[in-house]
Amino acid sequence: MSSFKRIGFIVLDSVGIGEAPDAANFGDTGSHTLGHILERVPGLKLPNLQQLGLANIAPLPPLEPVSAPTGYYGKMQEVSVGKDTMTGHWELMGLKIEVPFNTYFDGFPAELIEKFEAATGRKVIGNKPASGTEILVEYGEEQMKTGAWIVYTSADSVFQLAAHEDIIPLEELYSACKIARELTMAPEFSVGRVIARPYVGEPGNFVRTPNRHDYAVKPPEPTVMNALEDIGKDVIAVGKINDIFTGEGVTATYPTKSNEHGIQITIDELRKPFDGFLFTNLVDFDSLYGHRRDPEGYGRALEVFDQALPELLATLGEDDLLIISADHGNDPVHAGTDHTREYVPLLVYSPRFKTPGSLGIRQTFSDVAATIADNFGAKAPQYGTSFLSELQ
Ligand SMILES: O=P(O)(O)O[C@H]1O[C@H](CO)[C@@H](O)[C@H]1O
Ligand SMILES: [Mn+2]
Ligand SMILES: [Mn+2]
Repeated sequence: MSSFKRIGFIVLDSVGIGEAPDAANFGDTGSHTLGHILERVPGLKLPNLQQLGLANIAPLPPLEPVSAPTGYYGKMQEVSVGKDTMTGHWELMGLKIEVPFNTYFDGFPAELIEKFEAATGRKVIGNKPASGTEILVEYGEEQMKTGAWIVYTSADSVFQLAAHEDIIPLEELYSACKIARELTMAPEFSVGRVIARPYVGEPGNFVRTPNRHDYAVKPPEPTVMNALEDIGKDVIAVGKINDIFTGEGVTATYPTKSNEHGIQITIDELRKPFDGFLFTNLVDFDSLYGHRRDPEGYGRALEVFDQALPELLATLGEDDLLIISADHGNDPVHAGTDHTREYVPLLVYSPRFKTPGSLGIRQTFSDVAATIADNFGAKAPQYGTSFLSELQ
């Protein structure tokens, strides 16, 4: 198929479609984010995703496959060692991460915490793996009394810093995150992301605010986004994308406050002319519902996205291609509160398609990057197989 002028790519953060072949290595046997949500939330309706071919990818009862999907459909396996957001997105853009970041199931070492306390002038409380809402129940009141930092982590490689906005000003929180970022860049600590987690409210009633900010490390090598920038294409980032790639290869960025906001910006940007690649991450699926183990909320968020799809697809012309996928799973009925090692769905749509069908099981998320590079004549990533020639 001749190339497209624009490619839009939407990552539904954590919307996995069943255990990966190596799920057991990650403690994720039996995980199935989409399947379990559909099972747990009776009457959930996703007619537009279904029409694109969502239920043709894998059995998703009670959703039925459709006989003539309007999109190409398939699923992709992750080859990188990790099931976090950065690893997933980096692989989608053509990298293979073989040395995982460190994780801290017993909290961060005293040496690191002492350095952080000395550099910021505040003590640390918490310092263990936890859910971000539960850690506030446990330590929020103490923070309000003492002004200490709440530090917590998870099964991801994350140094998360929670601070009550009335106790520690946002600017101070952000400065402390930059200090933590510097300290955890050292190879002996090797933390993937530092995250500012501000919140407000009273004991028993704490709520996190949208002033979250992520401090990632730079991708270890150039991605297809750098390759696109090198040949003068637009690379428009929506939501967390700019943070995940530390701005590498991004030519414009639009941070978002919610899925609805991200969907709206994506629609607005697709309505304007641009030449290149639009890359959106919708994080609420993961942060508000997956980690909170809330299948109902997750299901409703999927319905909101599904309902927006017709308007989204209507922005596309004959020279546009839209890809929808995910970065890992986060099965809301699986044990614990962390991500799950799953296949991710692959849905590909253009008004140009005549008889779309299956793209099969893709061996790496990097097939997305390879397809994008192939389409724009940009430097191909080291990993990944383009499916451009399979589209007709
Ligand atoms: O439980 P909350 O604070 O939402 O944190 C979750 O969000 C982090 C980053 O996506 C994950 O590592 C997990 O810890
Ligand atoms: Mn993610
Ligand atoms: Mn997450």
